Amino acid sequence: MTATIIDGKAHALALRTRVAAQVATFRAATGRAPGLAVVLVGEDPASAVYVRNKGKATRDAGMESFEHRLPADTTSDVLLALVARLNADPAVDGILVQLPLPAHIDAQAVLLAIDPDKDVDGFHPVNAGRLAIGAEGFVPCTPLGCLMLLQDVHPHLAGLEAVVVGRSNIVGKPMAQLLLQQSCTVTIVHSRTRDVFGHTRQADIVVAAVGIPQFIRGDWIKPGATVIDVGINRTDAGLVGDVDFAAAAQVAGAITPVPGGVGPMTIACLIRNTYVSACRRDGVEARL
Ligand SMILES: Nc1nc2c(c(=O)[nH]1)N[C@@H](CN(C=O)c1ccc(C(=O)N[C@@H](CCC(=O)O)C(=O)O)cc1)CN2
Repeated sequence: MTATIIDGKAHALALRTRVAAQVATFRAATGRAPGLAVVLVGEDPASAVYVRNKGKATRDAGMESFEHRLPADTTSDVLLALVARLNADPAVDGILVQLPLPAHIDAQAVLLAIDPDKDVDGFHPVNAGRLAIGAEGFVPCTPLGCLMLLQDVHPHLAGLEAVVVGRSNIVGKPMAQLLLQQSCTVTIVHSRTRDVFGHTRQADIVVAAVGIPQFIRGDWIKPGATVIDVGINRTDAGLVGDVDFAAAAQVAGAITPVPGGVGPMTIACLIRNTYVSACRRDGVEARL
């Protein structure tokens, strides 16, 4: 079998185009543009690129981008004061603090300081709780993007066996919650799981978010399964995912590439969440 390659770039472009059309309607109805504030602390080169791309995607969608670049030695107090100002600013519908933060800053305290109703990253514990109980909130962008890609392959996810490899708060756990909401049978495997292969080999869907280059081998995949690779690992051989793509593509039914798979969906979902936030704050129905 040779897998269908899931084109994340094309899906992301389609989502961003839909959001841009709805933003135009929102602006006409309310007389204002949705606003996204992005905060970058330090000079991590990859983070700088992501923040630049987020600003461009925000403007391309007809929204206002507020970019705050702070030096690497910024104190927690200064960062928390900025978050408080953004929480109070009516022009700001979404707030995002780019991760990772420098080691001297307590990232958890910063995420906790963001108003949950402006937390378009969906990282605040209130939004994690809302997701867990199926209440309206914000879903983290990467797992939301994975779900959208999966729904395109499987319009009916109910009853499918899904294995999420990795248990991070920003991908693995919310991904498992989303799949559970879709009535998948969900297993999370992680670094202490005894027989990762035994689980992935049974799965209709494998979502790899473990942060280890090419960790998932081709023979760990059930023939015909759908494989979503969240990994972005910079190696001597270039950018690779958490899945051995060449081998897995011979076995899977559908698979995301790296780059060009899940990554572009992360920014498209951020734009979507910001539009949804603006609609909620203005009491307008979000249409997507
Ligand atoms: N506050 C946040 N911080 C971080 C998040 C996040 O969602 N919120 N996610 C990642 C980084 N990230 C967005 O911030 C992100 C990562 C990758 C991509 C992407 O499009 N990747 C490309 C490859 C690009 C490259 O060469 O590096 C791809 O996969 O095709 C977009 C956004 C951590 N921090």
